[in-house]
Amino acid sequence: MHRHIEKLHDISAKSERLIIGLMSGTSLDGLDVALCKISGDGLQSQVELLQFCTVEYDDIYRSRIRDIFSRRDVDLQQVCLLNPWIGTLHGDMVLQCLAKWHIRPEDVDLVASHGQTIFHAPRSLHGINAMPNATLQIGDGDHLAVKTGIITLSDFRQKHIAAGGEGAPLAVYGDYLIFASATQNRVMLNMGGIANFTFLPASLDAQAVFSTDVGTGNTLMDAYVQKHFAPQIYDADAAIARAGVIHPTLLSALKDHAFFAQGFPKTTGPELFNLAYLARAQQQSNTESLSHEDVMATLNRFSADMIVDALNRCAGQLGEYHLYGSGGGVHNPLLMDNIRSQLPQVQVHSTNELGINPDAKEAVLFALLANECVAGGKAQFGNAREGIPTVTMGKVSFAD
Ligand SMILES: Nc1ncnc2c1ncn2[C@@H]1O[C@H](COP(=O)(O)OP(=O)(O)OP(=O)(O)O)[C@@H](O)[C@H]1O
Ligand SMILES: CC(=O)N[C@H]1[C@@H]2OC[C@@H](O2)[C@@H](O)[C@@H]1O[C@H](C)C(=O)O
Repeated sequence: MHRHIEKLHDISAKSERLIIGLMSGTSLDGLDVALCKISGDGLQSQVELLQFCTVEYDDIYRSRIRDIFSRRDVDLQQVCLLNPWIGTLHGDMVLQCLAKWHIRPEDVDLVASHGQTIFHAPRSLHGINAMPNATLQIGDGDHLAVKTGIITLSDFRQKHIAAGGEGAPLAVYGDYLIFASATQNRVMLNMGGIANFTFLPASLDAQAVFSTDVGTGNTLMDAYVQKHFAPQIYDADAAIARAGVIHPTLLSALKDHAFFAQGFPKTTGPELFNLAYLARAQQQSNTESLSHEDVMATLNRFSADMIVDALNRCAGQLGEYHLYGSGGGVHNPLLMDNIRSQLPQVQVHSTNELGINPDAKEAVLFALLANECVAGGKAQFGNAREGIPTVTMGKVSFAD
């Protein structure tokens, strides 16, 4: 047997594994690095988040990614160069965190790397019937593995597409494994650049688990702040939005898009929710001269309304539920108020109350996918029709 396969076999047989989950989301704020101790697999998985850190990206990273991010007219050489560059950089960032935590790379079993999404193109977005759903994450796993010396699993989304999904949301798998409760219907709402949620019925019935993207979380607000309030990159504590008032006509124009009429589940990205989307809505509603603060107040409400609308439209199948928030949006007090005030019947919590830092949740979920890939494979998830095929995700890269 090849020694690498032997090592993988040994990791698989361990009673607990140290797995680093990495998430670099659509906000381009930084690389989330979550060191997890995971035992068991499937619904018996137990996760302890031992350490968490967001390694902030510098302006060079941001501008290199922005040059190609969710854009159709890119320099292909730049894409080619960034693929290994990001892989190696993420590897460096992992090493940096491990040094800070006084943990040796050889003591870590696996790295689970999401990579950097540079384009997300479900068929509903690209509109070419003869072509499949597609998504592209770069930051190649081989480079991470060689840099860190740790076996790396990466590129999780392709298998999901190959099995009939849109490549997202993948959060549903880990959400089901660690947050499903026999005593409470739960909705896990993540508000990163894009907002999505997973419904976990107290029946624990995998067929009834449901997950979907709902629209913009922070991405439109972030883009607007970066354009008009640089060097700020987001509306810290909603200070800008709080200084403005919601403009109802602009709000209606923002909501007037075929994406929101589409059924669930669905996925989206900044390919749709970008400044051109806002410009169209401002033109339609004759609100181009609105103050920046009023635009921000309206965008904040837009995110909240579409989250609430999606939850309410799915409410028939949800019944009574508790909502657990995660992602950077939980730190935006106005966004949270705008959601809470429209869901008076729902108890709103943070995933902190379930033992997982809300900023770390997505990175932890990728560590769980890696755990399933190496040591699981028995859990049955929902059905492929709902975008939750039972498949093993992740590609293995050895360190040498
Ligand atoms: N104190 C704060 N006040 C307001 N907003 C905040 C605050 N802290 C974080 N955010 C928001 O959270 C965003 C980062 O969220 P997160 O890291 O969850 O996104 P992501 O993982 O990149 O996105 P996605 O999940 O869509 O891929 C920031 O860009 C900002 O908009
Ligand atoms: C293609 C892609 O990277 N999508 C992300 C993005 O960020 C949030 C939302 O859009 C979600 O669909 C997904 O990430 C999470 C981790 C997911 O797959 O569940």
